[in-house]
Amino acid sequence: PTIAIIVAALRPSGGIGLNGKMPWRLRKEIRYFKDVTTRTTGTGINAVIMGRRTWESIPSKFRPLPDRVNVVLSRSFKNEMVDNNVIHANSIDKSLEQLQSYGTSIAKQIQRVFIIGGAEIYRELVNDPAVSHLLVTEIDAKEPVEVDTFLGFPLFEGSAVWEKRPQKELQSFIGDIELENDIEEGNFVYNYTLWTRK
Ligand SMILES: NC(=O)C1=CN([C@@H]2O[C@H](COP(=O)(O)OP(=O)(O)OC[C@H]3O[C@@H](n4cnc5c(N)ncnc54)[C@H](OP(=O)(O)O)[C@@H]3O)[C@@H](O)[C@H]2O)C=CC1
Ligand SMILES: CCc1nc(N)nc(N)c1C#CCc1cc(OC)cc(-c2ccc3c(c2)OCO3)c1
Repeated sequence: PTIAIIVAALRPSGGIGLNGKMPWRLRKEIRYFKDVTTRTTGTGINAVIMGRRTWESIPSKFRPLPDRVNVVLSRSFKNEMVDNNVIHANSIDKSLEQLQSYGTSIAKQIQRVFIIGGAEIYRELVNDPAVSHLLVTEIDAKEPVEVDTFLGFPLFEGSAVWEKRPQKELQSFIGDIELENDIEEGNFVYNYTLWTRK
C-alpha cells in the first residue's frame, strides 16, 4: 500500500507540538486530516500509525480514530491485534507485518497507510524508502507561537530529498476532498501541500 506521512507544521521552524499536545486547534485542519486519512476508493480500509505518546495525546473520546485501523507503537508492547480497530506493535516493521496479515484476516485490504506522528515516529520514518508521500499542512502564524517539538527533518529550509508538488497533484491524491487555500483560523493561516521524493 502507499505509505504517507501526514503532519501539520509551523513555518519556518517546523514546530509541531507543545507540552505533549498540538500548539493549535484548527477546526478545518482536523476535518481535512480525518477526511484524507479515512477516504478509500471502493472496498478496503486505511491505517494510521502513531507513537504511544501521540495516542495518549488524542482525547480518549476521539480514539481509536474511527473507520481506520489504528496502529500504536511502543517498545513495551507485545505485537497483537487488540481488537478489529487497534493493533499494538513494538517496531515499525512488526506494525507493517501485522497490517499485511490484518488484510487477509478480516478480508479488508489495507489501501493507504498514514504515519500520523509524533516527532520521534516522523524522524524514524521520513528516511524509510517505503514512505513515498508527505502531506504537510504548512502553517503560518501572525503572532509568535510557542512550540517545543519539531519535525525531525529539514523541509521548509530546503530538502535534498523531498520536493513540493503542484496543487493539482495533491488534488488527485486526495480525490474529491475539497482543497481550500490560505485558510485563516485565529492567529493562523495555513495551506495543504504534497511532497514526493526528488
Ligand atoms: N502537528 C502534528 O501534525 C502532530 C503533532 N504531534 C505532536 O507530537 C508530540 C508527540 O511526539 P513525540 O513526543 O515524539 O512522541 P511520539 O508520538 O512519536 O511517540 C513516541 C513513542 O513511540 C514509541 N516508539 C517510537 N519509535 C518506536 C519504534 N521504532 N518502535 C516501537 N515504539 C516506538 C515509544 O513508546 P514507548 O516509550 O512506550 O516505548 C516512544 O516513546 C506531541 O506534542 C503531539 O502533539 C503528534 C502528531 C501530529
Ligand atoms: C488532526 C491534526 C493533524 N493534522 C495533520 N495534518 N496531521 C496529523 N498527523 C495530525 C494529527 C494527529 C494526531 C492527533 C493528535 C491530537 O492531539 C495531540 C489530537 C488529534 C485529534 C483530535 C480530535 C479529533 C481528531 C484527532 O479527529 C477527530 O477529532 C489527533
